[in-house]
Amino acid sequence: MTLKDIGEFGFIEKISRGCFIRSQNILKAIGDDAAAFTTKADEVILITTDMLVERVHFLRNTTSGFNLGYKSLAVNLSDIAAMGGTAKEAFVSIAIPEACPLEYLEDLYRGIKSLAAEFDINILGGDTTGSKTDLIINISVVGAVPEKEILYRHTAQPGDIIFSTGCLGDSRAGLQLILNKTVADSEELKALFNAHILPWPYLEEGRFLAHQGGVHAAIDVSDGLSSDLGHIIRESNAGARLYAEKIPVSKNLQKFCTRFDADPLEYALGGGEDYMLLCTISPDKADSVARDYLKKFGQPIYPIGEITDSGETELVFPDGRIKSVAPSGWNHFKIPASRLLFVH
Ligand SMILES: Nc1ncnc2c1ncn2[C@@H]1O[C@H](COP(=O)(O)OP(=O)(O)O)[C@@H](O)[C@H]1O
Ligand SMILES: Cc1ncc(C[n+]2csc(CCOP(=O)(O)OP(=O)(O)O)c2C)c(N)n1
Ligand SMILES: [Mg+2]
Repeated sequence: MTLKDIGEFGFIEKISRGCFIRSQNILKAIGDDAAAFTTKADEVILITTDMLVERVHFLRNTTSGFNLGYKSLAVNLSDIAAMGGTAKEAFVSIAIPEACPLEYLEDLYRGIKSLAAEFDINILGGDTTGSKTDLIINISVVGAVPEKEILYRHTAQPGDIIFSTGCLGDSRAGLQLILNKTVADSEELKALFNAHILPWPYLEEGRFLAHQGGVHAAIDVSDGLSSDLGHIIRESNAGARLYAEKIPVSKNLQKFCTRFDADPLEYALGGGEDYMLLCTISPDKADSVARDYLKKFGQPIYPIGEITDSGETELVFPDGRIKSVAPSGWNHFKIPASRLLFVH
């Protein structure tokens, strides 16, 4: 069976199965001119949207439909996580090239639905169109957060300790493997590949952090540490000091960098698509929040520096040298030539 056989409406009917998994608060799911749901009085509604475009965000022949669907939802959930929220409803819009097999699309929806089920999220609607060449997926997610606990980018304060929920730079190394067509022939290369293909949305972690007193600001790392921390300091009229040796880099990335003669710090600062959360915590609460986080999730949050009032990001090296760090992460319209080159 192909898309031609079932047409637009047959496709929608097919992928609708399994989209509606939680009936609470929902008046209308897929099947009308708009979805309808009620909201709770004591919650603020969050809405976010992100688009994945073939050849810009992924290469179709290097990712399964399932993994692409998973990632398309994960990157949106990451934005809800960065606001401290709970994700509730998702909307999936897709532009499909004629030659894209129906099986690939069904697999893509399996990926979306599988991650949605993990977080009890309904798919309440979307849009389906044809595309002349590339596959494009746009997902929007509706979430909610108690008003007093919402985490913004603009509320970091000088003296706050900056934390990351995990290692940075792995995703960039995974992308490098894909672009170079390097076979992931070892456990560490497989882990880097997976970090790029299947990023984990830190939703429960973001909700937990937002609920703790003293967590002032947060953002997720989609473009790269230097760029995303740059958003926090610009929006907060502040600065930042990072300690090079404290930036968490996985053993896998270290081995990769030894093998391919690359600098892990560059990957961590400019890589992007890590989807770790960066948060800033007041110094008097930092230790207790970090301790409680470790107790709850069995994983540490990593202190990587502090917020200053300098208006820039400085990087301090173990020998005391200090370097000013410009945003070096992903920018859709400013891609440095080095980004287009392969490691080897
Ligand atoms: N084309 C657009 N029209 C309106 N708002 C946009 C557009 N693109 C991005 N934005 C908004 O700009 C802000 C920054 O976007 P972005 O850098 O994509 O954030 P994120 O990394 O969280 O996805 C967000 O508030 C987003 O909704
Ligand atoms: C084929 C391919 N080339 C390059 C990249 C790298 N890349 C594409 S977009 C991006 C940044 C994140 O995407 P964006 O659309 O900026 O997400 P947002 O910041 O809006 O969440 C990166 C690192 C990739 N994932 N795949
Ligand atoms: Mg975005």
